[in-house]
Amino acid sequence: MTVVATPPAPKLELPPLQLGGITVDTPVILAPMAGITNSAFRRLCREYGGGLYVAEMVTSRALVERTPESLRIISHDEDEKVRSVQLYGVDPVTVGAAVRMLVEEDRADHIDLNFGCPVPKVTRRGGGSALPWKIDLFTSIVQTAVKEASKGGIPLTIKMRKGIDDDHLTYLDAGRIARDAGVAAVALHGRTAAQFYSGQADWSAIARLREALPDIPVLGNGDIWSAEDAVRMVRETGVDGVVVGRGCQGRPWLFGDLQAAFEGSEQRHRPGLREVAEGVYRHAELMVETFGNDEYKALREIRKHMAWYFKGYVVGGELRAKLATVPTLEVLRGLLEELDMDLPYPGIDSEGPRGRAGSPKKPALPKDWLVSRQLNAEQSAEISAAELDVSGG
Ligand SMILES: Cc1cc2nc3c(=O)[nH]c(=O)nc-3n(C[C@H](O)[C@H](O)[C@H](O)COP(=O)(O)O)c2cc1C
Repeated sequence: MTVVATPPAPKLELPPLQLGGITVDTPVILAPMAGITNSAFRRLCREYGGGLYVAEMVTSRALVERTPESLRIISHDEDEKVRSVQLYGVDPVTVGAAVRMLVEEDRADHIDLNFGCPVPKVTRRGGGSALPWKIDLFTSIVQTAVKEASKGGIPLTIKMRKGIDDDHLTYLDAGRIARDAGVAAVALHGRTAAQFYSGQADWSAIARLREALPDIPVLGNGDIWSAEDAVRMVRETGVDGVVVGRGCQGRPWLFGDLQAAFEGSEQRHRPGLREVAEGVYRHAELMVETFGNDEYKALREIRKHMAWYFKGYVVGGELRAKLATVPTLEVLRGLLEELDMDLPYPGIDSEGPRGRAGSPKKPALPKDWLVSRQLNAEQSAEISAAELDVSGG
């Protein structure tokens, strides 16, 4: 991998992140991303740099029911020192049962709860980023989860958005409630549900949360595309660590840059096309392992990564289209060999925003959701259906 030095920057004095008994030396977290942060991708990321690597979210109901997919999601490689799992749930009893299962069966070392999902099929039923609006329900889920996790000495964290929209912000209340319930840290994505992935993450909200919760670690999330962005977020908001999502899609080496930047080094990865091609092939091979040698499924899953890996590189339209529909490892190898392997790092064209974007939309919510911060009887009945068949966001 080509590594170059950028102009010197002052060293960032950020201590290791302490989550209960877990010390994360480089206070960087791979954001949970459904369909992305499986064991193959986590391996690639951690080979480059230190941090905490969170699995894809799993619904607590699917986990309690032990569906094969939920058990795949929570499986970790043997050398993953901290097995980090993210749960999505809307019902304290089911979330509690899922945490209990993880603890009693020794399946996780860190558990995060997802209160940030903006996907309409989730918020329409009161889940994800719609949930912290209902104070009693939110409190009860977090308290139950912390209680169950603490029986195994497992740190529990939450990840949330700013709120439903600019008129219905929840992050300060939710942060305090979670702190009082005993969470090990809170992470804030600086967008509302209404923003989805549009516009810019509001780092000033992250700074406000940091100030409001001086007694626990606060983690900042949103629009970190480079190591320099991460350093800037720490400086501007005072957070104890950063959570990086889309910025590492197609760039697992970003974790190397992040570690270097946090240690005050100017080394950055600037891969030429050969190194990217080798990385893509390795990712595909690891995906085959992750999906139990189901090559068809693994290759179908790797296709979405192609545009991210080759962003900014000269590949050619026809080859790009073939890579995006690649059916087997053998075909992949042949397609990669067609690349001009001597092409160098293309610079800024390969950096910056990638992945989900979109435009703001009015969030889909259950009937009369915003009328009160307490659940009514109809909403209570509806919310228990909200856990079914959910993935990602
Ligand atoms: C493809 C994709 C899947 C996601 N899945 C999850 C998830 O399972 N759990 C979660 O809490 N957030 C999920 N998110 C949100 C990210 O964790 C993160 O909060 C968001 O992308 C903002 O950070 P970023 O600007 O660094 O990407 C997902 C985001 C993307 C793009």
